[in-house]
Amino acid sequence: MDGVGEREEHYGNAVHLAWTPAMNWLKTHGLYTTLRAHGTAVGLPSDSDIGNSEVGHNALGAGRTFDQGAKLVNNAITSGRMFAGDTWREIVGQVRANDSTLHFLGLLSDGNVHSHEDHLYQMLAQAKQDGVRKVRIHVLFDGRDVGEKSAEIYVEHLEKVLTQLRSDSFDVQPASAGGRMRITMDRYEADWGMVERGWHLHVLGEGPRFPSLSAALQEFRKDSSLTDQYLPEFVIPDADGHPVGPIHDGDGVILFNFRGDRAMEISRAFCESDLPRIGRVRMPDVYFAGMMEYDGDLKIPNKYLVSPPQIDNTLSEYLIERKLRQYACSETQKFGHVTYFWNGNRTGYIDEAFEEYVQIPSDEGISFDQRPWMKASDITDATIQRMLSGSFDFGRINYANGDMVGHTGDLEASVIAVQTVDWMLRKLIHAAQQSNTILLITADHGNCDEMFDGKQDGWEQWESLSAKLSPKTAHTLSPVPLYLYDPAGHSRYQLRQEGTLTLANIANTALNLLGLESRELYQPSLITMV
Ligand SMILES: O=C(O)[C@@H](CO)OP(=O)(O)O
Ligand SMILES: [Mn+2]
Ligand SMILES: [Mn+2]
Repeated sequence: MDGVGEREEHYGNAVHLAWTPAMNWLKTHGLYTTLRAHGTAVGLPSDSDIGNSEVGHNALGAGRTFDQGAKLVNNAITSGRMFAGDTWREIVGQVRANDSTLHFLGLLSDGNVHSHEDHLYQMLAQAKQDGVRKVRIHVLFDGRDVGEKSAEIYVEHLEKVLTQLRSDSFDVQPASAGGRMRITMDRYEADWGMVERGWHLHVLGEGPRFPSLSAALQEFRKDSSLTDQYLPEFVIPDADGHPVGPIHDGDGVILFNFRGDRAMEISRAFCESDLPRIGRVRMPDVYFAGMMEYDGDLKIPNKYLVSPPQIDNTLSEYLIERKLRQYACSETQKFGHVTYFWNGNRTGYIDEAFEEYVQIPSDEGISFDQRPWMKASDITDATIQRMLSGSFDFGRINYANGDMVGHTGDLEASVIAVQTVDWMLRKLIHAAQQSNTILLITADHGNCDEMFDGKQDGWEQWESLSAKLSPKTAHTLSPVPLYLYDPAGHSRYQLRQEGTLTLANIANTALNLLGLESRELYQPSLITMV
């Protein structure tokens, strides 16, 4: 149940406002607890960091937590390792030798899910110190991991840093920008058009013009329905009307997002000469580096600044060693979550002889508040068919609704999203009873459990007040529910109550439920046999 957190408070909580007979039934007819899904418990730098799909699914699939991108990049920068490394020195060396431009492209916020603005600022200062003369910045507005209309805050931070750094020998300026759900940050090949739009903007310098980031924001704010994730794309021209930062042969390009899912396609656009999915017009010969290696198997991209967490000994690999058959299913928007993230950020099958991955195509070109049911029914149908035929020993599926609809900030649609998921649970429970399948139901992090930013009076009348309430589009700090339902009864085991329970405790639980011993390597199982 992607993005379905467990939050006690009723305020703006779509999970409470929804009618959820299946979840209620599970609380009394199954075993129930809550798990931590944010902050240090899942490998993020601090407990003020919201959980996210990457860290959540990594923990589920690996049975333990790893220092994640956000933390690894922080460490690499503060220790000086990043700037002493080959990639940084090569890219800076190439830009200096060619007297060319160093470009930074990425999500400008402190959301710490895909990126952090501080990483950019530290790299800018270092580039200047290392003798780079010209830098251009290609900005993606966030509004999804941070306040939905908070771009001004980050633009102000950026402008302040640039003013401090700018000098006769250091020419640094923003060059292009747009909302993260409009350009560049598509994932799982759901909409290559986003990447193509981003390419035309960042690389070719083609698009609508605005004199500055703040001028554009000022104009966009006149339309109160526009939120940062969907802000239109634009380029910044010089005094003669030419774009200030198209990307040319010999330039350096650093994609400063550390998370892989939404970084993969644009990385491929810079690195793969043959990529029919988008029209690039021209492909400059640049030194391209990612903040991280986004896919270790496919080697995307070739050059990166920080090594990703080495997630090994995953649950999937272990089950395959034991010749157990696996099934993974979601719709496009979350397909990589149950495959790529689940398997330690590796794309593709581990051993196809033992695995079946099913991807249901997501709706395209709409905002999910318009279709809050998304593809849940198709996921359920595909899964139930396999439960009844007994085609797998261990399966994992992801319902995108609570998260993707939660991100739109629409409470009413989010209630429908939760009710949709609940209706699916009801069907799965019936199928479990028919097929003697054990269900473990949880979420990777919260989202739709908190739909308003800050407490606002009179919220109970949210239907009539919605214009006044400011929506919260980001994930939450809530724990997530864990329902364990075994149609054969629960008298053989109990839920462990002691210690901090996190998503990482699930892998061993699954092993135990499959009749296997716990693995020493993983966090303890949630159940003890009685
Ligand atoms: O949409 C995304 O990229 C993130 C939020 O930034 O959500 P999730 O972690 O649930 O995929
Ligand atoms: Mn998620
Ligand atoms: Mn999300």
